[in-house]
Amino acid sequence: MTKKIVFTGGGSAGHVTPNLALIDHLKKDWDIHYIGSKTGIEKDLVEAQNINYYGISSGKLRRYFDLKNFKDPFKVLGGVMQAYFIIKKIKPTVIFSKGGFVSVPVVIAGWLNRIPVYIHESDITPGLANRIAMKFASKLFVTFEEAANHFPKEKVVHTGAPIRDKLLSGRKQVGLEFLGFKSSKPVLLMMGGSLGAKKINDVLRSSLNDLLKKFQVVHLCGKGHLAPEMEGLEGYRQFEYLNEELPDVLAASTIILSRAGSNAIFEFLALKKPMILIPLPLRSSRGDQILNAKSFKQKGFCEILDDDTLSEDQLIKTIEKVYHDRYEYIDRMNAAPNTTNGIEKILKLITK
Ligand SMILES: CC(=O)N[C@H]1[C@@H](OP(=O)(O)OP(=O)(O)OC[C@H]2O[C@@H](n3ccc(=O)[nH]c3=O)[C@H](O)[C@@H]2O)O[C@H](CO)[C@@H](O)[C@@H]1O
Repeated sequence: MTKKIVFTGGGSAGHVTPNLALIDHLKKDWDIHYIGSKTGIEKDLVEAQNINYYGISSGKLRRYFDLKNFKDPFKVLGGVMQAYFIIKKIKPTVIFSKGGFVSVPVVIAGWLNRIPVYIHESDITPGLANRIAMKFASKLFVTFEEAANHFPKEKVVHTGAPIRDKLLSGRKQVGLEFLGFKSSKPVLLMMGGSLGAKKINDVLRSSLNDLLKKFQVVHLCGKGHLAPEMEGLEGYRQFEYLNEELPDVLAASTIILSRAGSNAIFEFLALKKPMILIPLPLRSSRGDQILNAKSFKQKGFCEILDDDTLSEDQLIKTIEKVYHDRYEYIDRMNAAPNTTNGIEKILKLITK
C-alpha cells in the first residue's frame, strides 16, 4: 500500500517552502496531498509542483481587536469540518504541519481522525497557530535549539530547518547573467520576507545613489511593491518574488540585507552569506524575528538594525562594514555546527 501524507501550512511563504523542501524528497515513494487556504500564497506555490491541493475556509487568528474576530471562529469551525472529511477520505499515514493560521483546522481534523500529526516551528517561540496546534500533535520539530524550552519536553525534537535542495546548488555565473550584473562588483541582495517590507524598501531605494557606487543591488521587494520609475537603473534589479531563479541569484549574492524570518536566515546561513537583519518590530509582530536576529547576532553571523530608527546613513555604513568584514562572518558560519539542513532528521522521524 502506498504511504500517504497530508501537508498543511500557509499564509506566507515561510509556512510553505519548508514543506516543499520535504515534499521534494517524499515525492518518489509517498502519495502527497496538501490542505491550505483557498487563496493564500500556498495555493500557487503548491499547485506549481503538481501536488493534489485542497482549499478550505480558514479564519485569521488575531492578537488585536477586529470585528472579524467574531466571524472567524465560525470560519475555523467550517475549516475543521472540511478538513475532517478530506482527511477521512485520503486516510493518510501522517500529517505534517508547518504552521500559519490555515494549519489549525487541519491539525484538529487530523487529531479527530486519529492520524499522527507532526508540527514544525521555525521560530524560537511558537506562533499562535502552533500554540493551539501543539496540543493535538504527537511530535514538535523545531529549527532553533533554543526553541526547545518553549515546548512540552516529551514532544519536542530539535531538527533544524528543512531547506530546499535546489537553493544549495545555485550557479553564480547564471545568476549574474540573469540579473545582467558584472562579476567585478559585489552584489547586495535584499529580501524583505516573503510578503515584502515597505519601510526597508523605501530606505534602500533612497540609499541607492550611494550604494550603487560600490554594489550591484538585487531587490526582492514583495508583491505590489515594485517601483516602475526605478526600472532600468544600472546595477539595480527589482522583483516582487523569485522562485526558479532564486538559487542562482543567491549564489551570485555577496552579502544580504533581510528581515529576520527564520527560514530565510537559515537558508542564508547554509549558504554562508553575511547578513544585515532588520527584524519585524514588536508593534507589528509577536517579536519572533527580534529573537531570531539576536540569536544570529550572538553567534556572529549578522548585524542587526532597528526598523524604528532605520536611516539611509546607518544602512549604508552597516552594509559597508559587513562587506568589509565579510570573511570574518563567513568563518564563524563555517565553524558553526549543524547549520546546513534539517531535512534528513525530519524525514527519518516522519518515515519511522
Ligand atoms: C510577517 C511574518 O509573520 N513573518 C513570519 C513568516 O515570515 P516569511 O513567510 O517571510 O518567512 P521566512 O522569511 O521564514 O521565509 C521566506 C521563504 O520564502 C522564500 N522566498 C522569499 C522571497 C522570494 O522572492 N522567494 C522565495 O522563495 C525564502 O527563500 C524562504 O524560504 O514566517 C517566519 C517563519 O515562521 C517567521 O520567522 C516570520 O516572522
